[in-house]
Amino acid sequence: MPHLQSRSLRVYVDYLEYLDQTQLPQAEQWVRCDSPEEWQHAVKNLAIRGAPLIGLSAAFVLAQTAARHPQGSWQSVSDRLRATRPTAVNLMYCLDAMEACFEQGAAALAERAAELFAEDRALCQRMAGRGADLLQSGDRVLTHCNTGALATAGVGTAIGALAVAQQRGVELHVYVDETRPLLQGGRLTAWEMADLGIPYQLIADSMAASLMAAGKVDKVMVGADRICANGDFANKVGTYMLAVAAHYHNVPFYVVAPYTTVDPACASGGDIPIEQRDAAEIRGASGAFGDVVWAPENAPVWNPAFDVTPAALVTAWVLDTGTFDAAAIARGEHCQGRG
Ligand SMILES: CSC[C@H]1O[C@H](OP(=O)(O)O)[C@H](O)[C@@H]1O
Repeated sequence: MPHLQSRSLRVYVDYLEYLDQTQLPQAEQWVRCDSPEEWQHAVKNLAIRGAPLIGLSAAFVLAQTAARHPQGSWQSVSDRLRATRPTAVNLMYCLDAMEACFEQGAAALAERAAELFAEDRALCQRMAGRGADLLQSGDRVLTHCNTGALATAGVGTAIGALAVAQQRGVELHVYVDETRPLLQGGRLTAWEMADLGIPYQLIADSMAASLMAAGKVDKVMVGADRICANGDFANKVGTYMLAVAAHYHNVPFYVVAPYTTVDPACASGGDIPIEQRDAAEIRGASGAFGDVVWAPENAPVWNPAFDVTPAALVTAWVLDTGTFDAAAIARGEHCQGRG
């Protein structure tokens, strides 16, 4: 029996099991992870994905590796984990927290990883409750990528807010962006919406602006991978396009994230490292989804995994620590608690 479990992670004393998110929704396949190398492979391929989950799983892998190699270089292991995906700052938050315990030994690392896991579960509940406070029956909410229980230790971030609203009896209709190229929305969010019993419709990313133009979207609610000191934030590519369309159509645009996604050291969006990914994901032969190739074999590709939305396009930032408007962001109130 795992001593800790979330929707996509099972934590045992000296190894992990993760729900391989590249196999969803067709198959629920749990995979054992015994080493930093196996974790890196899973994270690079988005078998393990979602800003909070990436950080939390890294913490457990570091703790378990330290216990196996008490004389090893724990710092070099942490450095390798840290370099795996550069944009989501939760990874850095968790590894910073773990490195601060190195001098206390491997047992303290295991305890710290468990604390981070429990913290995220509690943060999800708080931020989801704040997000649900912004929703009312009849709302048609558009969301992008996947920000549910699969991506966190708890109910999720933006989708967590939808789930809590549903629990409160708030009747929603959700438009789910399929989220090209890796289809986290079409594969994972659609699967979670069905699991939660929330009415939804799956759309191509290119359809979102027309839905807003037709007056069919009341709110946009998305997650984040890194929120800057000035409120700019990085999220799955396609988020910026949504924010521009929402601004043009006067649709409230909310970003929902834990305080562990805030990076006070990142002054503004231009400072966020944006992960560039393999061209095959755009051409079609992404590997994870079969070998359907629709582009010319050597078609030149640009494939940033994230884009940056300026603070000016955000209605409110919904964190576990509070719901912040632009004025509060300008005062840096969202950075409180993020040392
Ligand atoms: C609560 S997950 C936050 C964030 O992470 C996702 O990226 P990826 O699927 O590449 O891990 C997406 O940007 C979500 O909004």
